[in-house]
Amino acid sequence: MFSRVLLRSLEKIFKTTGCTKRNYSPKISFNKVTDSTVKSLRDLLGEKKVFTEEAVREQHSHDESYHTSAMPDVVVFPDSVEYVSKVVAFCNTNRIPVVPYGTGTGLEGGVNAVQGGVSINMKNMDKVVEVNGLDFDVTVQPGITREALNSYCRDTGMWFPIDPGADCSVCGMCATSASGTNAVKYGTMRENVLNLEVVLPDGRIIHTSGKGRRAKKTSAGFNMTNLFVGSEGTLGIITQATVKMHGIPEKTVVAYCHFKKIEDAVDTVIQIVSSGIPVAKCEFLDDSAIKAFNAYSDYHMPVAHSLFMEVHGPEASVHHLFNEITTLCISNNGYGFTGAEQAEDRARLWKARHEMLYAVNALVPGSKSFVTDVCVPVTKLTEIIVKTKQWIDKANIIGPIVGHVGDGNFHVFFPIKPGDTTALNTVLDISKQMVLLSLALNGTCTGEHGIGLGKRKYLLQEVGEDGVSAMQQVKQALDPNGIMNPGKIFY
Ligand SMILES: Cc1cc2c(cc1C)N(C[C@H](O)[C@H](O)[C@H](O)COP(=O)(O)OP(=O)(O)OC[C@H]1O[C@@H](n3cnc4c(N)ncnc43)[C@H](O)[C@@H]1O)c1[nH]c(=O)[nH]c(=O)c1N2
Ligand SMILES: O=C(O)C(=O)Cc1ccccc1
Ligand SMILES: [Mn+2]
Repeated sequence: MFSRVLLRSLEKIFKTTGCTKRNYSPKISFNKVTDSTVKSLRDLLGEKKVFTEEAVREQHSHDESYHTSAMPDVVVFPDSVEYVSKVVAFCNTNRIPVVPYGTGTGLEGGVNAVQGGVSINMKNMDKVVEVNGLDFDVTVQPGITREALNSYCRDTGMWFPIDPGADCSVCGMCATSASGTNAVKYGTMRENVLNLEVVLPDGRIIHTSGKGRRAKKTSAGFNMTNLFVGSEGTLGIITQATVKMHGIPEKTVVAYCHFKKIEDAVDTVIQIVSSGIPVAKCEFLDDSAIKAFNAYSDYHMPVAHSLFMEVHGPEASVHHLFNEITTLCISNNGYGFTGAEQAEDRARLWKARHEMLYAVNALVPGSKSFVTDVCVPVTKLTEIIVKTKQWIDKANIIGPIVGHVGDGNFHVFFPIKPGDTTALNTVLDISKQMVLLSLALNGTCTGEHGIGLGKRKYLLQEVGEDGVSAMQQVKQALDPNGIMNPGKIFY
């Protein structure tokens, strides 16, 4: 029970901020970016780092998703944390929105500047700061991409396994809590970030675990690192990350296999995961996804529901695991079991898998894919994938299903032509049913793409009213003027 005093002070807070308990977000009005704002930014950063040209603003108005573009008023390219801090503090004082920009590969409209303002592109901060080979960690600037990091580290015998399909910035991946195909074995960004340098909305520069710290574990206070992982640019700008690295596996083998019945394929996954076979990747493509996959690549796979798996480890254990997986697939009526050991064969297969977004878009020329991204406890996968397939078939639309099924995570790619509102409404309806079923099965509305613009409507159902208001109180405490990426995560 609230005491009278507490209730009165809460009422006072709500009154002064314009919030209610239901909606903790105050109604914020921002100032317009004027010629004088641009001049001040140029004074802070220098002429060559501040752009107002329409072509540059357009390029920063959207990501890879179907969400409507929204241009920032100005784009800046800082090359040091001090510059980021100056720009953010300036925007805070002048009530101007700030939108962090990594490589613009997001899938939920995270970089779209829905309230205008200043887009901060991190690409000029792309150095490796420190490599600790014996400790398996590296510290990087925000704009380095995951492929550039892996090229840099190749000779050290270490690699960074988190692999969302795109070659995105490492700190963009922190901001969205990205994962991808290797998460079954190596975890997501949440499990692989040790420390972050963050510029807070008032310009302060903090290190979430303390400056220079890179211990593998800590019990020192709140987990501020994981507050910023997945914060989607709404709490501050990540200007440096210390991440865990992993040893390049001695041996890697890929296996794939086909199934007539979708249930058999997904049941196999549940059995693989629940019997503790340490797969590194465990990907599902339904028959419709395989059609798109064949059409966009030089593969000619049987058009059937398929599992693609990869195991890593010492030679002997990899072959043992491979045999265990074969036995499980065959016992569930899998056929056409094929293995690939050569690095080029494996790379070709995973490249084709990572390009599924473009393969599906190519099925409907001029389309962009609407994204679904639910994730359920792995034992609930068969139920939700079978239902989803039924909804897609009943609606008679194109909707290939692809999943990081080892984690209980899957996507439907719905290619939609701009302006096709009938298709969009059908897809919105299926997406809603998928989310509601996922939540009913104790899952989430987004396993890896984030809330951004598209999933805001589901956050309340997922974490509850008090859960959302607690998140908004954190936002209010760190960003009282609401300048950081407004309109994302919360309405
Ligand atoms: C073809 C393809 C395939 C996939 C994916 C994308 C594409 C195009 N993704 C999504 C991918 O994970 C996502 O695009 C990146 O994590 C975003 O990185 P960017 O650098 O492009 O950030 P981008 O510039 O798109 O920004 C994304 C969000 O992070 C914020 N942000 C960026 N940099 C920041 C910083 N330094 N500080 C604070 N906030 C910052 C932005 O404001 C925005 O809200 C994905 N993901 C996944 O998890 N699994 C997958 O399988 C795939 N697959
Ligand atoms: O391919 C994946 O695994 C992705 O996460 C990318 C994606 C893009 C668009 C729709 C669904 C998934
Ligand atoms: Mn994915």
